[in-house]
Amino acid sequence: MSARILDGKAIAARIRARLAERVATLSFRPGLRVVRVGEDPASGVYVRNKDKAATAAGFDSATIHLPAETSEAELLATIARLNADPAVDGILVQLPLPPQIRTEAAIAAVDPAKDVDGFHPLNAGRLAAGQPGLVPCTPRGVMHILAESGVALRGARAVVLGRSQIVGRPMAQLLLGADCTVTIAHSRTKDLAAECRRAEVLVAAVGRPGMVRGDWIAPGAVVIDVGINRLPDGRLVGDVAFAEAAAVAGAITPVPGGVGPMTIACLLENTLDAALARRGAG
Ligand SMILES: NC(=O)C1=CN([C@@H]2O[C@H](COP(=O)(O)OP(=O)(O)OC[C@H]3O[C@@H](n4cnc5c(N)ncnc54)[C@H](OP(=O)(O)O)[C@@H]3O)[C@@H](O)[C@H]2O)C=CC1
Ligand SMILES: Nc1nc(=O)c2c([nH]1)NC[C@@H]1CN(c3ccc(C(=O)N[C@@H](CCC(=O)O)C(=O)O)cc3)C=[N+]21
Repeated sequence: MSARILDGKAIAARIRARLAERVATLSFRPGLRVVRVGEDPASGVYVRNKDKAATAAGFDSATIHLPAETSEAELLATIARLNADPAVDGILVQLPLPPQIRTEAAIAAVDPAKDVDGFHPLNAGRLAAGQPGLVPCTPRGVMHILAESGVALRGARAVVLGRSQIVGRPMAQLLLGADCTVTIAHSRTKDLAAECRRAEVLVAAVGRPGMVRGDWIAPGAVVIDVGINRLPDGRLVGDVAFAEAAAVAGAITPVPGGVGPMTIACLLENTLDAALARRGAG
């Protein structure tokens, strides 16, 4: 194994410590509300980690857990109440939602000023237009890792594997904004391995355990593994075959301990940003 391991867990801890210092100077506690509907098991870990991190950093954090059979109208009413609550700065509606609820309807119901996931079409549009707004946590976290690790982005060939609204697309926008030459690959891409081999920076966000093999990676490339996949034996693995990839790459993020903890740190960052924008430096 030759690649440098990019320690997202350590970077996230530093970001959270800095946030805690800033929050301690405020006359209010930034308020974060996570709305969870039903019992998606993958969401459990994330919601617990987030609550712990938010409280430790001095945020006023709470989870609103609604039953699995909650109707769309009931969820929208809950979101409307949080939109109207002046103590709430950030709202996150945990995905996936049960089938009776349209995800787009829930996302669009969140006040864009409190949309700490950055999923609202207004914030997605701002990002695409190069305007300031709330940026999705996972891609924001990836940009922090790249910056903290001294990865030169200007003019670099970046390949983003995956085009979801929550990871792939905003990731590509941020890399483009940092002057990368960006390729977005997806399930209809003709030759994924060949596209990936051209990447100096490769971001994998497909949700397929170990799909990216060692021979898909250019020697010395920076590999960011966004995938969080639970195997039947309980292990958590990324979208990249780690051992193979680490033998070729110049640097790589592990799973766990890579991008996941950064997502939570950036959720807190977004919540503080939203609070300061709404309330002033208070
Ligand atoms: N670290 C973190 O904090 C987070 C991690 N994740 C993880 O990241 C991964 C991706 O999440 P998300 O973006 O929400 O997933 P989605 O399922 O929404 O999107 C997956 C994307 O990958 C593409 N894809 C799927 N299979 C293939 C394939 N065989 N070949 C090429 N492309 C493929 C899809 O293509 P198409 O569009 O053509 O269907 C799609 O664009 C998951 O493992 C998820 O758990 C997600 C959020 C946060
Ligand atoms: N509205 C919404 N926003 C999200 O950002 C969102 C979501 N819904 N639904 C689910 C996905 C997934 N996700 C994770 C974030 C952090 C870890 C995380 O902390 N992972 C740690 C530890 C995980 C463990 O130990 O099990 C790690 O990778 O090291 C995992 C998963 C956010 N998501």
